[in-house]
Amino acid sequence: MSLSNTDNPVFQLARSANPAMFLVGLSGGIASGKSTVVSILREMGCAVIDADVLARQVVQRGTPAYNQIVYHFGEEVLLQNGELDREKLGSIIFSDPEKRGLLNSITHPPIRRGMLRETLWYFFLGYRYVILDIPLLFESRNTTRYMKHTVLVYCDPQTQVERLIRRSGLSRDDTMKRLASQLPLDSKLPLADHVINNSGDRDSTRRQVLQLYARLETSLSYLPVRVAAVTLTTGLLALMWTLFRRFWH
Ligand SMILES: Nc1ncnc2c1ncn2[C@@H]1O[C@H](COP(=O)(O)OP(=O)(O)OP(=O)(O)O)[C@@H](O)[C@H]1O
Repeated sequence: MSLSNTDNPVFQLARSANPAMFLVGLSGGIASGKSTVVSILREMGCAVIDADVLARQVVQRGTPAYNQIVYHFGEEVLLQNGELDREKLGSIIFSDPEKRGLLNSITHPPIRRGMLRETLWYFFLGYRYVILDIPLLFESRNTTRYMKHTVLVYCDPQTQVERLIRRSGLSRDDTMKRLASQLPLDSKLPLADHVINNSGDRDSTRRQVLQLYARLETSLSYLPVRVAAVTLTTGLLALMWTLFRRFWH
């Protein structure tokens, strides 16, 4: 699900919170190894926000987005237990761009609000950067422009097919169809400013993730604004103190 249309005020607000910390967008393709990379980053103590998890949360039974989906798509998109049948909804919007647009217009605003809420929370906790795991990050230029760094979790097409078949149990034909519905990973390579090549073994990926981690930890992108904020605050306090002394005596 693409998180486009980021001219939305929620993302603007995220941008204004952004300078004192920075955002790192992470993406890849189906079965390219995003979860594998994210779990190493989490192990290192990084703050990661998973857009897929938010996308599931915002359509939970009883939420405003859930109610709107049932209103527009009818009860046939519900499972027996009343939860959304995500597979059915997925197959409806796969072949119908208008309905896809409608679903996106229902789900994207609460997902963006969730991202902003979690980003601000991490900011409040003192994190200097937050990693946003967004499946279709590179498909939406609007989103990448809010990211200080973008990371592509890449693996070569053959490895991707083999891993997807092994994980899903789908036939080779179905696997190729699923992959054909996405932008090829190779076309995303020039769009990322950091690539983790997950075509090899897990140790090789781990080494690359640790390099990325070191780069993020030493990034000083947040410093100018932190310094400006401290200078401004100190200046204001000094001014208040001067005024206080002048009027008090
Ligand atoms: N370096 C590796 N060597 C061997 N297997 C791997 C490696 N990296 C990932 N895998 C396996 O490939 C599959 C896909 O990996 P992973 O779940 O990390 O990808 P993903 O990009 O998060 O997938 P998706 O977004 O489609 O759920 C998993 O079964 C995982 O165990």
